[in-house]
Parts: sequence; structure tokens; C-alpha cells
Amino acid sequence: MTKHFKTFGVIGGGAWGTAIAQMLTRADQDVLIWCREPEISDAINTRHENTGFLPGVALNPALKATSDLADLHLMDALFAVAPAQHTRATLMALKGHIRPGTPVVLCSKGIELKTGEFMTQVLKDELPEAVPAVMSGPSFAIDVAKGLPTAVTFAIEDEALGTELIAAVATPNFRPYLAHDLLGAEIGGAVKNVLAIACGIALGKGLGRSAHAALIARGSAEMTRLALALGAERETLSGLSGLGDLVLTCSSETSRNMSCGMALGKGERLEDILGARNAVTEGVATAPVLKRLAAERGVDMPICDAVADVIEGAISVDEAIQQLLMRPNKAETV
Ligand SMILES: NC(=O)C1=CN([C@@H]2O[C@H](COP(=O)(O)OP(=O)(O)OC[C@H]3O[C@@H](n4cnc5c(N)ncnc54)[C@H](O)[C@@H]3O)[C@@H](O)[C@H]2O)C=CC1
Ligand SMILES: O=C(CO)COP(=O)(O)O
Repeated sequence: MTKHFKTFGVIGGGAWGTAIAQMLTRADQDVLIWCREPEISDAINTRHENTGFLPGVALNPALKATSDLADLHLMDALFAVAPAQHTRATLMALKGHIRPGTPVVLCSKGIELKTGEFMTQVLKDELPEAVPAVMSGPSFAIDVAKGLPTAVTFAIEDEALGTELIAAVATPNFRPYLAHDLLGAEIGGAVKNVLAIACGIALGKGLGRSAHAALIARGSAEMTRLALALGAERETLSGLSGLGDLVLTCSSETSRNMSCGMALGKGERLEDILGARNAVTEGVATAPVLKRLAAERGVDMPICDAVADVIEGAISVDEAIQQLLMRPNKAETV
């Protein structure tokens, strides 16, 4: 425990926000989680369970919930865990409720569709007085909530502040690794969701594990190419928030993105897949904006583009596969 950080606010009572809040209570922190739905905050306060988004996991009774964002007033640090498309609205609502210099740890994995901005930029727009950090890596909410061993990238510019924050939140089974490349961590988290949809499609279509592994490796090259073009560091993309999360998300049906891709590969309609789940599938919103961003920057991202085209209904799954397989042979470079 450190002296400085005593109160933590978690913005977002979905599966990941709940898991992070649970993890913080294990580090003996004073934690308040904001849930958009009053019935979810009631369930956390009275039954110690997030019945809507993380059912079946017993939460620490010390965890308190609210459905009023203003209750996160003047917390020592905040974790921002709303879905990427809703992050701006939640941060905006916190204007006037944070002290200058308050760390805001961005945990959502996506790019804002209407602006093309990553979450650090959204934070800068809405709460410029905050200190941004990015926490990202291979971490299914259910694993973290149960206390299974997990390691993530924790990127922040100020090394001393980062060290102090990590000391405040880490436990033996939750290991944040200090890093300084926020943009690289964000790129890994956003792009791997789109690639997980591609991997799911391949498996759903029965293309086999060789095709699946090829998509992971060439997808990793796409991710790294974008990162280098945007000024992030290659090393970040081979770390926990890049390769680590890519491997996890592309390999397990626990991933909403991967399972969405599998259903698409089996011929289900996107509207039906999304309509049947009470969970965010970030890659669906990220794919089209990522395609736009890559085109603007002249970055070749054929796998991600194919996912965007399938999501937008511009081409069928079969056409996307043909398109990728008919690309000219080329050198294996990033
Ligand atoms: N679930 C996981 O294992 C992990 C999720 N993440 C990321 O965390 C972020 C949140 O995902 P989950 O917690 O899994 O969500 P979830 O799928 O469990 O729940 C959806 C969340 O969206 C919220 N929501 C819906 N409409 C909203 C609105 N208009 N304004 C604000 N919030 C709204 C709901 O209240 C709920 O909290 C995503 O960016 C995801 O990529 C990152 C790592 C792991
Ligand atoms: O980001 C995640 C694991 O690190 C969760 O992935 P999904 O959103 O695809 O479930």
C-alpha cells in the first residue's frame, strides 16, 4: 500500500470494470464502481454480484457501487472502463469532479468511430487536467475476477507515478508491467479485436489451424506496421498488450470478438449475433474506423480491411477469404 492512492473510482460496471474493481479490493484499496444500470449497482451492493455482466462471481463485500457518476468526485485515481464508443460521454460527465493531475487509467480497447481517436486523445479532449495511463494486455474479465494469474502492460509517461500506481494495485496474481508507450498499448488492444474476428471467421469456416496461425502472424505484422506509422514502438507490439493479447483473444471462444467471427464464419448474420448478446464486441465498431485510419496513413492492413468490409456488408465472408488468398506473393516483412 502507498500513502498517496487511497480511493479508486472505476467508470463502467461491465465485466471488465467489475473485474478491475474486484482486483483493486484485493490490493486493499477503497473502491467505488459506477454502473450505468441502477439494478447492477444495487446487485453489487446488496448481493455482491454483477448479475448482468459478470454473473456467478462472488464479489468482495467491500466493493461499493453507484449509478451516479458524480459520486466518483475527487477520487485519487480512476479506471475508465466504459466501451470505447461511450468513453467520451462518461469522461465528459466527470468534468469538475477531478483534481488536476489525477491519473485516469484507460482500459477500453477500441477507437472512437466518429472521430477516429484513440482513448488517450478522447481523455485529452474531455479531461485535459488528468494524467493518462493505459492498462491493456491478455486479461479475460472472468480470469481476473476469479484471481487467476494475469499480467498486463501499464503504460504511463511519468515513471515514478507509474511505479507508485502499480505498487498500489498489484497483487501476486495481478502483475502490471510498467511501460511508457501509451499509443502502442492502445493500438495493440484495438487492433487485436479486429484480428480476433478474422481468426474466428477462419475457424468458423473450417479453414484449419494453419490458416488461423497465419492470420495471427500476418495480423501481428499489420498491427506493428500501423504502430510504426503512427509513432509507437515496435517493442510494445511484441509485448503483453500486443502479441500477448492477440494470442489470447484469437485463441479462445471466451473472446466476444473471436466468437462473433466464428458465428459469422458459420453463416450467421451480424445483427443476429450482436442482438443475442448482452456484451460489447469492440472489433465491430473498430474495424471500419481502423480501415479509414490505415488508408489515411497509407498503411497496408489487408486482414483488418477484409473484416471491415464483411462487417459493413460490402463483401461476403467467402469473398473476403478469396480476396486475401489471391493477393500477390510478397516478401515476409513488416
Ligand atoms: N471483458 C473483458 O474480458 C475485457 C474487456 N475489455 C474492454 O473493456 C471495455 C468494456 O468491456 P466490458 O466491461 O467487457 O463490457 P460488457 O460487455 O461486460 O458490458 C457492456 C458495458 O457497456 C455499458 N454501456 C452500454 N451502453 C452504454 C452507454 N451508452 N454509456 C456507457 N456505458 C454503456 C454497460 O453499462 C456495460 O457496463 C471494452 O472496451 C472491452 O474491450 C478489456 C479487457 C478485458
Ligand atoms: O480484451 C480481452 C482480453 O484481453 C477480451 O476480449 P473480447 O472483448 O474479445 O472478449
